[in-house]
Amino acid sequence: MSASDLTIRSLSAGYGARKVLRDLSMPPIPGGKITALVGPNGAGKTTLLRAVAGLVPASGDIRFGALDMLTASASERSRAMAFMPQFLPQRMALSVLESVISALRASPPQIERMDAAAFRDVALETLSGLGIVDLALQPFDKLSGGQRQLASLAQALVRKPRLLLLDEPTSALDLRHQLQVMNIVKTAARGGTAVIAVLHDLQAAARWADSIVVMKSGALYTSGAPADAISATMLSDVYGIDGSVETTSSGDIHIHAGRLA
Ligand SMILES: Nc1ncnc2c1ncn2[C@@H]1O[C@H](COP(=O)(O)OP(=O)(O)OP(=O)(O)O)[C@@H](O)[C@H]1O
Repeated sequence: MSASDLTIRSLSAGYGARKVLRDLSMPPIPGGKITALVGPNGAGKTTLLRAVAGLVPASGDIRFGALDMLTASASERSRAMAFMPQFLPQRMALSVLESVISALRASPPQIERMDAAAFRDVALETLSGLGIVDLALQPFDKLSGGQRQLASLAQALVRKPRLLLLDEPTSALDLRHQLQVMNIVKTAARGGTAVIAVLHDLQAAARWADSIVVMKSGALYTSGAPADAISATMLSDVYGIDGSVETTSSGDIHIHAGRLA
């Protein structure tokens, strides 16, 4: 196991008496790769990310490298990871730039030597990479849904986390921004970050992810390389869809969701 692998074993998590994940174990999620987390609505994908981020009560074992995520302090966790939630705050009095700077200020010790100008430069560079530097001075709560998603992603990326948890990061984005964001996420992964992204679009998951974890009813259904994890049987068992999956000679995967099974 490497220092940037996430391992999850015998994980149980939920909300009060409602247990969503029961004794869930999965193969290690490696640094340097994108792992897509897929499955139907209510399967427990967000709950899994929230358990890793320490946002729901959980038991079992979650380790990121040597760090025990279930007993780590909030500051130890935030030094290692960033979490972009599915539902973004409706009210935030800050501008986009201020919100990104404040995310950066909550970052690891290397920021101690940075002055205000350096914070601003790093934040602007991140906004520029996402193509939203023109939104820097806009109030966060006046943004469109997609702009808000991009600004929230900037808050996560600016911290250069070693573990990046993304809950439906492209659900509100136009095609161009989807490509831009997934390219940036891929660059972060290739730099060594372990990325877990909840994606509903299986075609996008097949295109961008190195491996896919399929969840059903709070449990692991299967996991593996896209060509192994996405199959007609999986579409039927997990989504109740009669479909087919074709892998071309160049290795591209085409998913045809035919009709309700
Ligand atoms: N705050 C909460 N309190 C109680 N139950 C919750 C809460 N949040 C989620 N749940 C329940 O936990 C289960 C799993 O929800 P979760 O959000 O993890 O699923 P998901 O796979 O991310 O779904 P989606 O694809 O619809 O976002 C659902 O049955 C949901 O009703």
